[in-house]
Amino acid sequence: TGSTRPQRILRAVQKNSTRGSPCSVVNAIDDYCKHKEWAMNVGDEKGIIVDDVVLELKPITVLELGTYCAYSTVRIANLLPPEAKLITLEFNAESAAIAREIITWAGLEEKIQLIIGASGDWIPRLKEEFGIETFDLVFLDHWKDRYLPDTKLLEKCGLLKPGAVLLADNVICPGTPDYLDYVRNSPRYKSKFYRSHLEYTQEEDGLEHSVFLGMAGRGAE
Ligand SMILES: Nc1ncc2ncn(CCCCCNC(=O)c3cc(-c4ccc(F)cc4)cc(O)c3O)c2n1
Ligand SMILES: [Mg+2]
Repeated sequence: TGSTRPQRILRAVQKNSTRGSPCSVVNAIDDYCKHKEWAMNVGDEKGIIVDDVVLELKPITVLELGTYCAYSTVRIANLLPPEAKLITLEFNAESAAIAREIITWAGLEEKIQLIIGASGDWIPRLKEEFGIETFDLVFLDHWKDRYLPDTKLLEKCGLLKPGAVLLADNVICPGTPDYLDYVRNSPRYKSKFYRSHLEYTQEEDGLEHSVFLGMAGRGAE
Protein backbone atom coordinates (compact mmCIF):
# COMPACT_ATOMS: atom_id res chain seq x y z
CA THR A 1 0.00 0.00 0.00
CA GLY A 2 1.48 3.29 -1.12
CA SER A 3 1.62 6.55 0.82
CA THR A 4 -1.07 9.21 0.67
CA ARG A 5 -0.50 12.79 -0.51
CA PRO A 6 -0.73 14.15 3.07
CA GLN A 7 1.86 11.56 4.19
CA ARG A 8 4.20 12.69 1.39
CA ILE A 9 3.68 16.32 2.43
CA LEU A 10 4.57 15.46 6.05
CA ARG A 11 7.73 13.67 4.86
CA ALA A 12 8.72 16.73 2.80
CA VAL A 13 8.20 18.94 5.88
CA GLN A 14 10.33 16.66 8.10
CA LYS A 15 13.03 16.49 5.43
CA ASN A 16 13.12 20.13 4.29
CA SER A 17 12.15 22.28 7.27
CA THR A 18 13.36 23.05 10.78
CA ARG A 19 11.42 21.96 13.87
CA GLY A 20 9.87 24.98 15.58
CA SER A 21 10.14 27.20 12.52
CA PRO A 22 6.64 27.80 11.05
CA CYS A 23 8.09 29.81 8.15
CA SER A 24 10.33 26.91 7.08
CA VAL A 25 7.34 24.53 7.32
CA VAL A 26 5.25 26.80 5.06
CA ASN A 27 8.16 27.12 2.58
CA ALA A 28 8.77 23.36 2.55
CA ILE A 29 5.12 22.63 1.72
CA ASP A 30 5.03 25.30 -1.00
CA ASP A 31 8.27 23.97 -2.57
CA TYR A 32 6.95 20.40 -2.52
CA CYS A 33 3.56 21.34 -3.99
CA LYS A 34 5.08 23.64 -6.62
CA HIS A 35 7.77 21.26 -7.88
CA LYS A 36 6.68 17.74 -6.93
CA GLU A 37 2.93 17.35 -6.43
CA TRP A 38 0.01 19.82 -6.43
CA ALA A 39 -2.07 19.93 -3.23
CA MET A 40 -5.00 22.07 -2.12
CA ASN A 41 -3.16 24.38 0.28
CA VAL A 42 -4.08 28.06 0.05
CA GLY A 43 -0.50 28.43 -1.22
CA ASP A 44 2.08 31.21 -1.38
CA GLU A 45 0.29 33.74 -3.62
CA LYS A 46 -3.07 33.74 -1.80
CA GLY A 47 -1.10 33.13 1.43
CA ILE A 48 0.39 36.62 1.25
CA ILE A 49 -3.16 38.06 1.18
CA VAL A 50 -4.10 35.89 4.18
CA ASP A 51 -0.98 37.16 6.02
CA ASP A 52 -1.93 40.80 5.37
CA VAL A 53 -5.50 40.27 6.64
CA VAL A 54 -4.23 38.58 9.83
CA LEU A 55 -1.56 41.24 10.51
CA GLU A 56 -4.09 44.03 10.00
CA LEU A 57 -6.89 42.45 12.05
CA LYS A 58 -4.74 41.03 14.92
CA PRO A 59 -7.45 38.46 15.74
CA ILE A 60 -7.52 36.86 19.22
CA THR A 61 -9.92 34.04 18.30
CA VAL A 62 -9.72 32.37 14.88
CA LEU A 63 -11.83 29.57 13.39
CA GLU A 64 -10.55 27.65 10.35
CA LEU A 65 -12.94 25.36 8.48
CA GLY A 66 -10.97 22.69 6.62
CA THR A 67 -7.49 21.97 7.98
CA TYR A 68 -6.21 19.52 5.35
CA CYS A 69 -2.41 19.40 6.07
CA ALA A 70 -2.44 22.50 8.32
CA TYR A 71 -0.61 24.73 5.80
CA SER A 72 -2.93 27.72 6.40
CA THR A 73 -3.31 26.72 10.06
CA VAL A 74 0.45 27.11 10.60
CA ARG A 75 0.66 30.18 8.34
CA ILE A 76 -2.08 32.00 10.28
CA ALA A 77 -1.15 30.83 13.80
CA ASN A 78 2.44 31.99 13.25
CA LEU A 79 1.21 35.59 12.84
CA LEU A 80 -1.21 35.69 15.79
CA PRO A 81 -0.65 37.72 18.97
CA PRO A 82 0.71 35.67 21.94
CA GLU A 83 -2.63 35.17 23.73
CA ALA A 84 -4.55 34.31 20.54
CA LYS A 85 -6.07 30.89 19.82
CA LEU A 86 -6.97 29.14 16.57
CA ILE A 87 -9.58 26.36 16.35
CA THR A 88 -9.44 24.31 13.15
CA LEU A 89 -12.02 21.72 12.04
CA GLU A 90 -11.08 18.78 9.81
CA PHE A 91 -13.54 16.12 8.63
CA ASN A 92 -11.03 13.59 7.32
CA ALA A 93 -9.29 11.68 10.14
CA GLU A 94 -6.27 10.73 8.00
CA SER A 95 -5.41 14.28 6.99
CA ALA A 96 -6.19 15.46 10.54
CA ALA A 97 -3.54 13.06 11.85
CA ILE A 98 -0.98 14.47 9.41
CA ALA A 99 -2.07 18.03 10.24
CA ARG A 100 -1.49 17.35 13.95
CA GLU A 101 2.06 16.14 13.22
CA ILE A 102 2.80 19.22 11.11
CA ILE A 103 1.37 21.56 13.78
CA THR A 104 3.57 19.88 16.42
CA TRP A 105 6.64 19.96 14.13
CA ALA A 106 6.05 23.72 13.66
CA GLY A 107 5.89 24.13 17.45
CA LEU A 108 2.43 25.70 17.39
CA GLU A 109 0.43 23.11 19.34
CA GLU A 110 -0.20 25.60 22.19
CA LYS A 111 -1.97 28.05 19.87
CA ILE A 112 -3.97 25.57 17.82
CA GLN A 113 -6.90 23.30 18.74
CA LEU A 114 -7.58 20.72 16.01
CA ILE A 115 -11.05 19.14 16.08
CA ILE A 116 -11.97 16.14 13.93
CA GLY A 117 -15.52 16.43 12.65
CA ALA A 118 -17.88 18.20 10.29
CA SER A 119 -18.37 21.96 10.55
CA GLY A 120 -22.16 21.62 10.60
CA ASP A 121 -21.99 19.34 13.64
CA TRP A 122 -19.34 21.29 15.55
CA ILE A 123 -20.15 24.98 15.01
CA PRO A 124 -23.22 24.78 17.32
CA ARG A 125 -21.06 23.21 20.05
CA LEU A 126 -18.08 25.61 20.07
CA LYS A 127 -19.45 28.06 22.67
CA GLU A 128 -20.37 25.26 25.09
CA GLU A 129 -17.36 22.98 24.62
CA PHE A 130 -14.57 25.54 24.12
CA GLY A 131 -15.86 28.59 25.99
CA ILE A 132 -15.75 30.63 22.79
CA GLU A 133 -17.70 33.91 22.88
CA THR A 134 -17.20 35.07 19.30
CA PHE A 135 -14.61 34.67 16.52
CA ASP A 136 -12.65 37.66 15.23
CA LEU A 137 -11.65 35.81 12.05
CA VAL A 138 -13.12 32.79 10.24
CA PHE A 139 -11.09 31.22 7.40
CA LEU A 140 -13.38 29.17 5.13
CA ASP A 141 -11.52 26.50 3.16
CA HIS A 142 -13.70 23.40 3.43
CA TRP A 143 -16.45 21.91 1.24
CA LYS A 144 -17.40 24.77 -1.09
CA ASP A 145 -21.15 24.08 -0.72
CA ARG A 146 -20.82 24.40 3.06
CA TYR A 147 -19.56 28.00 3.05
CA LEU A 148 -23.07 29.50 2.97
CA PRO A 149 -24.88 27.16 5.38
CA ASP A 150 -22.00 27.39 7.86
CA THR A 151 -21.97 31.21 7.64
CA LYS A 152 -25.68 31.26 8.47
CA LEU A 153 -25.01 28.78 11.29
CA LEU A 154 -22.25 31.04 12.70
CA GLU A 155 -24.74 33.96 12.64
CA LYS A 156 -27.49 31.89 14.28
CA CYS A 157 -25.12 30.67 17.04
CA GLY A 158 -24.05 34.25 17.81
CA LEU A 159 -20.41 33.40 17.05
CA LEU A 160 -19.78 36.57 15.01
CA LYS A 161 -19.58 40.05 16.51
CA PRO A 162 -19.69 43.25 14.42
CA GLY A 163 -16.24 43.70 12.90
CA ALA A 164 -15.59 39.97 12.60
CA VAL A 165 -14.01 38.98 9.28
CA LEU A 166 -14.93 36.00 7.09
CA LEU A 167 -12.05 35.19 4.72
CA ALA A 168 -13.09 32.62 2.10
CA ASP A 169 -10.72 30.66 -0.15
CA ASN A 170 -11.62 29.41 -3.66
CA VAL A 171 -14.51 31.74 -4.36
CA ILE A 172 -13.68 31.48 -8.10
CA CYS A 173 -12.06 28.02 -8.36
CA PRO A 174 -13.70 25.63 -7.51
CA GLY A 175 -16.14 28.49 -6.76
CA THR A 176 -18.75 29.26 -4.14
CA PRO A 177 -21.48 31.14 -6.07
CA ASP A 178 -24.26 30.97 -3.47
CA TYR A 179 -21.89 32.16 -0.72
CA LEU A 180 -20.59 35.06 -2.86
CA ASP A 181 -24.12 36.13 -3.72
CA TYR A 182 -25.05 36.14 -0.04
CA VAL A 183 -22.11 38.08 1.44
CA ARG A 184 -22.11 40.56 -1.47
CA ASN A 185 -25.84 41.34 -1.24
CA SER A 186 -26.64 40.95 2.45
CA PRO A 187 -26.81 44.16 4.56
CA ARG A 188 -25.05 42.11 7.26
CA TYR A 189 -21.70 42.18 5.40
CA LYS A 190 -19.27 44.58 3.76
CA SER A 191 -17.54 42.37 1.22
CA LYS A 192 -14.53 42.75 -1.05
CA PHE A 193 -12.80 40.43 -3.49
CA TYR A 194 -9.01 39.86 -3.56
CA ARG A 195 -8.16 38.59 -7.04
CA SER A 196 -5.39 35.98 -7.17
CA HIS A 197 -4.72 32.52 -8.64
CA LEU A 198 -5.43 28.94 -7.70
CA GLU A 199 -2.54 27.70 -5.60
CA TYR A 200 0.57 26.75 -7.64
CA THR A 201 -1.23 27.42 -10.97
CA GLN A 202 -2.14 30.24 -13.37
CA GLU A 203 -5.86 29.55 -12.98
CA GLU A 204 -8.03 32.45 -11.81
CA ASP A 205 -9.07 32.33 -8.15
CA GLY A 206 -9.33 34.71 -5.22
CA LEU A 207 -10.33 35.33 -1.64
CA GLU A 208 -13.52 37.06 -0.49
CA HIS A 209 -13.07 39.29 2.57
CA SER A 210 -16.38 40.00 4.33
CA VAL A 211 -16.80 42.12 7.47
CA PHE A 212 -19.82 41.19 9.59
CA LEU A 213 -21.85 44.35 10.39
CA GLY A 214 -24.28 42.80 12.88
CA MET A 215 -27.60 41.02 12.46
CA ALA A 216 -29.46 44.28 11.93
CA GLY A 217 -27.09 45.04 9.06
CA ARG A 218 -26.98 48.77 8.14
CA GLY A 219 -30.62 49.17 9.19
CA ALA A 220 -33.13 50.79 6.84
CA GLU A 221 -31.30 52.37 3.93
N1 LIG B 1 -18.16 20.34 6.35
C1 LIG B 1 -16.84 20.11 6.53
N2 LIG B 1 -16.34 20.31 7.78
C2 LIG B 1 -15.01 20.12 8.00
C3 LIG B 1 -14.21 19.71 6.95
N3 LIG B 1 -12.90 19.39 6.84
C4 LIG B 1 -12.66 19.01 5.58
N4 LIG B 1 -13.82 19.04 4.90
C5 LIG B 1 -13.98 18.62 3.55
C6 LIG B 1 -13.29 19.61 2.66
C7 LIG B 1 -12.38 18.93 1.70
C8 LIG B 1 -11.39 19.88 1.05
C9 LIG B 1 -11.98 21.27 0.74
N5 LIG B 1 -11.14 22.04 -0.18
C10 LIG B 1 -11.28 21.88 -1.50
O1 LIG B 1 -12.10 21.10 -1.96
C11 LIG B 1 -10.36 22.64 -2.42
C12 LIG B 1 -10.28 22.23 -3.75
C13 LIG B 1 -9.42 22.89 -4.64
C14 LIG B 1 -9.34 22.44 -6.06
C15 LIG B 1 -9.37 21.08 -6.37
C16 LIG B 1 -9.29 20.68 -7.70
C17 LIG B 1 -9.17 21.63 -8.71
F1 LIG B 1 -9.07 21.22 -9.98
C18 LIG B 1 -9.16 22.97 -8.41
C19 LIG B 1 -9.24 23.40 -7.09
C20 LIG B 1 -8.63 23.96 -4.20
C21 LIG B 1 -8.74 24.37 -2.88
O2 LIG B 1 -7.99 25.43 -2.41
C22 LIG B 1 -9.60 23.73 -1.99
O3 LIG B 1 -9.67 24.20 -0.70
C23 LIG B 1 -14.81 19.49 5.70
N6 LIG B 1 -16.11 19.71 5.48
MG1 LIG C 1 -8.74 26.14 -0.59
